[in-house]
Amino acid sequence: MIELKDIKKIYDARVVLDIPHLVFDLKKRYALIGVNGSGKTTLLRILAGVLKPDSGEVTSSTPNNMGYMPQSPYAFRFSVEKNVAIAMDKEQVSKDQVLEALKAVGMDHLQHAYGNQLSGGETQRMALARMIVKPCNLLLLDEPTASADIRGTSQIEKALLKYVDDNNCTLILSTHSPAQALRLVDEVLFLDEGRVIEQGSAENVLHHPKHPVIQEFLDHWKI
Ligand SMILES: Nc1ncnc2c1ncn2[C@@H]1O[C@H](COP(=O)(O)OP(=O)(O)OP(=O)(O)O)[C@@H](O)[C@H]1O
Repeated sequence: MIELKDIKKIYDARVVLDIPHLVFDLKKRYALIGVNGSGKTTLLRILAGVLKPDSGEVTSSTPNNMGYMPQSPYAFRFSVEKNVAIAMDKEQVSKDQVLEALKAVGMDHLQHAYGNQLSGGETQRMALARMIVKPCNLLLLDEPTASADIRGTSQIEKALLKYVDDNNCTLILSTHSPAQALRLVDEVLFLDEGRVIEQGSAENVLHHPKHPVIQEFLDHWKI
C-alpha cells in the first residue's frame, strides 16, 4: 500500500493540499476528481516524488517502479518513435515494442513524424505510448485524455486497461469525467479545496454522493 500521513502543501500562505491520512491499495485503480484547482495535480506530483510536501510523508510498502505522465507531457524535437523509445535504456530498446506501444494508442501511422509537431491529443497519446512501452507497477496519470477526441479517448482507455491488467499495476489518474472514472477505476477520491471530501467505490461516490459539492459537480454533467 501507499500511505500518506499529514500531507500539506502551501503556496503563498494558502493550503492547497491537506491530507491527514490516505491509503492506496496497490491492487486497486483510483481516480482523483474535483474542479479546477482542487489539488489533483498537486497530489499526483507528490505521489510521483516530483514535488515535496511542506509537511508529512508518503510511504510505500513495496518499492515502486513508477510511471508518471504530467498534464502537459514533453515532446522532444525528434521522431515519435524515438520519443517513445527514450523511456527505455538504450540496450533495452526494441523497435517492435515501440511500434506495439504506438499501435495500442493508435499512433503507429505517425511513428516517423516529429514529436514536437503533433497536435495536443496526439502528443498525449505519444506520451502514453512512452509510459506503456515498459513495465511498471505504479502508473500516475494526470488527465490522460484531456486533449483526446472521443475515438482517441476510447483507444487510450482500452490501452490503459490492458496495460494495467497485464502488468498488475496500480493506477492513479486524475480526470474531469465521471463517466471515465466509472469505466476505468474501482475507487474515486473527490477533492475539494485541497481536501478529500469523499472516497469510496466509483459507483457509490458518483451515483450516490453524500456531499452536496459532489452532487453539484455531477449536475453539470447531466445532458
Ligand atoms: N507553483 C504554484 N504556485 C502557486 N500556486 C500553485 C502552484 N501550483 C499550484 N498552485 C495552486 O494550487 C491549487 C491546486 O492546483 P492543482 O494544479 O493541484 O489543481 P488541479 O485540481 O489539478 O486543477 P486542474 O483541474 O485545473 O488541473 C490551485 O489553486 C493552484 O493555483
